[in-house]
Amino acid sequence: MLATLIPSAGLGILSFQQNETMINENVTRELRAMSNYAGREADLWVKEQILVARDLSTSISTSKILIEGLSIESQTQKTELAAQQRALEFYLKSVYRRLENVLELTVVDVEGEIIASNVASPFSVKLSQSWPEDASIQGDILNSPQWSKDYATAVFSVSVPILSIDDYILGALIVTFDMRDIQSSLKDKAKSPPGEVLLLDQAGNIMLTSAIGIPGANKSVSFDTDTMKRLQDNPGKYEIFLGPLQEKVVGLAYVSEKPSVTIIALRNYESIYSTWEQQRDLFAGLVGIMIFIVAAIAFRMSHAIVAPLQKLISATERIVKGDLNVELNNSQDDEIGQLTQRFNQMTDKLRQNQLEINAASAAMQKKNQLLETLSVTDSLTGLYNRNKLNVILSDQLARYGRNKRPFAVLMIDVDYFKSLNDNLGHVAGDEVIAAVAKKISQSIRNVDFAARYGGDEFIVILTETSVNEAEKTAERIRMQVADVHCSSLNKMLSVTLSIGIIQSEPEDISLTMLLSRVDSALYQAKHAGRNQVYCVTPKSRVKQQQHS
Ligand SMILES: Nc1nc2c(ncn2[C@@H]2O[C@H](COP(=O)(O)OP(=O)(O)OP(=O)(O)O)[C@@H](O)[C@H]2O)c(=O)[nH]1
Repeated sequence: MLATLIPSAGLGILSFQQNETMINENVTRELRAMSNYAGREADLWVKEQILVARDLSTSISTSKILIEGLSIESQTQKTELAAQQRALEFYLKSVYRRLENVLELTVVDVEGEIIASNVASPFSVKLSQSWPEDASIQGDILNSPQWSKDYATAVFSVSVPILSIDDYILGALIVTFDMRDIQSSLKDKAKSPPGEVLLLDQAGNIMLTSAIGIPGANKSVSFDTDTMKRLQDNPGKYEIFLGPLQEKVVGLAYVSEKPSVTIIALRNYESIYSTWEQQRDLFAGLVGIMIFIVAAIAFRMSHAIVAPLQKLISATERIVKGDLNVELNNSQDDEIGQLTQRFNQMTDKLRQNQLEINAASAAMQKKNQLLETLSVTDSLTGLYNRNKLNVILSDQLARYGRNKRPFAVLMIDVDYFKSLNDNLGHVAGDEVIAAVAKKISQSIRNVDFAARYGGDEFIVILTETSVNEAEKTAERIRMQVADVHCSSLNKMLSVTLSIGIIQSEPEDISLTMLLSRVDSALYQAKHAGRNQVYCVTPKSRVKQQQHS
């Protein structure tokens, strides 16, 4: 969805930007056309009014009353001056009545003093002191259009020099025009694009507008100074600002030198951009809805797929580490739910298998222990067998090599066992062998070892024991077997033992050597008459004890 949404949204935004640029360009073109048209019309009107003023000046210049009025100079002629002024005013009033858009006709002398006017208080038109020189160079003097509070309208004045017959400047005729005359010409009625035109004076007052109602009937409206300056500094450049009725407008300025006015063409912002903005907002809304849907789907997928998968992954990691006590909650019916269910079944099975393996392992361990015991044990006596004896003796020899603490070895043989076997039978013989083994086991320490060497022969290893100490143990064993109960015969048997004892010595470099020496000791005990202990003391000192 994102793959289609992102390019679509990008294209949409690009398209809206292009549309906005096109609208801006079209509006700018239309507003420029409107302002240029108004500028041309104002220029034409001004030129027409100058011609009118010149005509008036020409016709008035020929008037005898005017010439006489302007020619009165001396103090003595003051009385005559007043009469001439009245006559001149009367004359100007009669001319004024024939003109439609003229507000004032005022005659000033060469020093700018008002000589006569058609109105009692003429619109104050200030002429500079050097106006006669200016007039002789440039002819007519144009005053900048401005808003007149007195007339509640925009006014424009032209000062036309009045010349004597010999071309001396006698004074000037100042004609003040009502600019409302051009209001209807500010816009081309037939071809003008939508929008209005404002005519501003130098002070920023709105003098005229193409729209009825701006400004009010009896007052001007000041245009925002900052906005006006910005527009004047960038003539023909599109700006967005607050219009005269404080509404948002789009407009641009046309600055005219003659007459000195600023023309602003403007158009209501809403009328231009409302449709575009509605479409843009609709598009943004749709994109927003799409993003919300995508986000919702992503959230749902994350909730329904990613989160359960993460749980499965962490559960699997626990299993990998050996923890099988894993159970996942499952509330979904979809594929993820099925996967979770199978996962739980799998861990159940693993737990069962683990229990079975543990049980089998324990049984196996038990059997191994038994086998190990059997492998080192003599089945008749329960003592160590010959193989194990060899291992123990090798170990003891190695230990002796390291710590030099001697161990004692006893070789024990039942006297006349063959006769006992022959007379009482093998079963009784076995019982005697087992009984002797039991007595031996009971007579030695936990750290000592007893093994059946073969037939009726036994080997006892007394760790870290000297011959002297071993002799005591041997005697104790010999005494123990004096009376052996034979259960198969249900009677007591008197058994005697011959015992040979040696102590490990540095010369015992092998088992054979060691066993050979103890075997010799046993032989000595047998040879000496049996039922006795024969000790081989270290350094071949033989101590023999004989007991009856
Ligand atoms: N009942 C029984 N007899 C055995 C067993 N192993 C060996 N024998 C017998 O033990 C006897 C061993 O006799 P010897 O030690 O050689 O001779 P002896 O009669 O004891 O004479 P001395 O040792 O010189 O006193 C033999 O007759 C063997 O057949 C066994 O496991 N059970």
